[in-house]
Amino acid sequence: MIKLNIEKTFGFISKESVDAYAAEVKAAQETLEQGTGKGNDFLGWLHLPSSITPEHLADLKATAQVLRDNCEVVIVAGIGGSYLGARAVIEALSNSFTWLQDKKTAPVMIYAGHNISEDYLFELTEYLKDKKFGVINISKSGTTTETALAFRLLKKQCEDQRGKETARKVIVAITDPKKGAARITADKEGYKSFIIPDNVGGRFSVLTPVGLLPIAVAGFDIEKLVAGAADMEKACGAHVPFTENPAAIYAATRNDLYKNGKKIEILVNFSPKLHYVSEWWKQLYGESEGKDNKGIFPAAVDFSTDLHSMGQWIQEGERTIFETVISVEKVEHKLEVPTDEANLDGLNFLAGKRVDEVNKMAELGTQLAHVDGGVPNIRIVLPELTEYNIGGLMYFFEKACGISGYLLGVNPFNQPGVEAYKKNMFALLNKPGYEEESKAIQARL
Ligand SMILES: O=P(O)(O)OC[C@H]1O[C@H](O)[C@H](O)[C@@H](O)[C@@H]1O
Repeated sequence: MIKLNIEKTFGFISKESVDAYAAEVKAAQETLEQGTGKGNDFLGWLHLPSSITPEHLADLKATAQVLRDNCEVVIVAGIGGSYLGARAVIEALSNSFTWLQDKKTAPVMIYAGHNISEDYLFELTEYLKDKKFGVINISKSGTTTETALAFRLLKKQCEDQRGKETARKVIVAITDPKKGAARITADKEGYKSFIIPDNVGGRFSVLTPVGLLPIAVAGFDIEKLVAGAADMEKACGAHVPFTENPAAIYAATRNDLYKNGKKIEILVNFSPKLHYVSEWWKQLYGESEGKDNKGIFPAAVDFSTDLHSMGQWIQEGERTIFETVISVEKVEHKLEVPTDEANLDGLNFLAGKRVDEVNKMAELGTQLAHVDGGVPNIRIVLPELTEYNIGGLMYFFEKACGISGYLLGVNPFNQPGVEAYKKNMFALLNKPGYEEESKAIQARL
């Protein structure tokens, strides 16, 4: 289970000012529970972990096994909430060099449909030429351009390379139960498909098949992931008192910091495996809170890497930031710094120490320096990178996000602003139905 520590925010805000949010947080929790707030048709994530059945997990695992048995490579085609959760979990739990290993225990996982780069797609199709590959096509709406475009290419290549029969077996769709191009194709082609519940928005969908299927294909234990989330669902429940409820405290703390001029939250890790957890978190908080001209800007850094690029700004730049550090207590492997007789690099003072001890001192030193430099610090401690802990962490962030959005006074469950670029892109590409917009946009160029 994660531990949350907000002590290093005191001095910028106070324990009293955070505790003063208790009543407001309680009201937000009740609004979520009773479904009486803004965006209440998107609350399916709230009790998702505790409602996932063993039958559903078995179905997912059986489908994952088909892909594992028949594919060297599996492409997860999706964008935003339709790929970030899966990627976050898979990369957090995978060996850093998994795709380079000769003896593979799972298909190589590759992501597509999250950009429109011709080079990326060309290079991907090149790489796949001699591979037995399968595709998980994920789109809630079923009509997202980036994903549909990549899937069109991948479907054709898969059918051409592996034949229609095999393609039917190794292409899986995760989409709306009724509407959208992905649903129509899946039904017509007879693909195995899973449903994204109507009431679960993309960025809250990691514990639906959207996340669970790719995670199972990659060889990770989705039961433990869900168990971790379910325990966190309890730990962050509406009945849990404010001072014992991590989601409540995190939501209150970040809102208090925001009220006190801290407009940017930087999610920090000291393990590159967590890079995509940050990417997932950025979408979760960015799309949920960035509206009505309000919202903390969610940013992320990987330390100690970015201490050598962004460290200066964080230490001495504009004092409008705070940091939330995800700290992993125990690493998986053991590696000691070797002794070197010549000691030309002067590192013999570290000889015999674990590399993680050096990393931990970098972490502690950074926390102290940044707090001294005027950067409030929230710390989230994960005992280890395991399915159980990652499941808990993700539910914790989701629950806190729902509460936090209501504290801010926005609808945390919509994303109307995302449509603006799409409308312009379709107008510029002369998409049928966009004739008026095309004319208007051409006149602006
Ligand atoms: O799953 P899809 O319908 O393809 O949507 C994928 C993503 O793109 C949209 O534009 C939204 O901004 C995201 O919230 C969503 O996760």
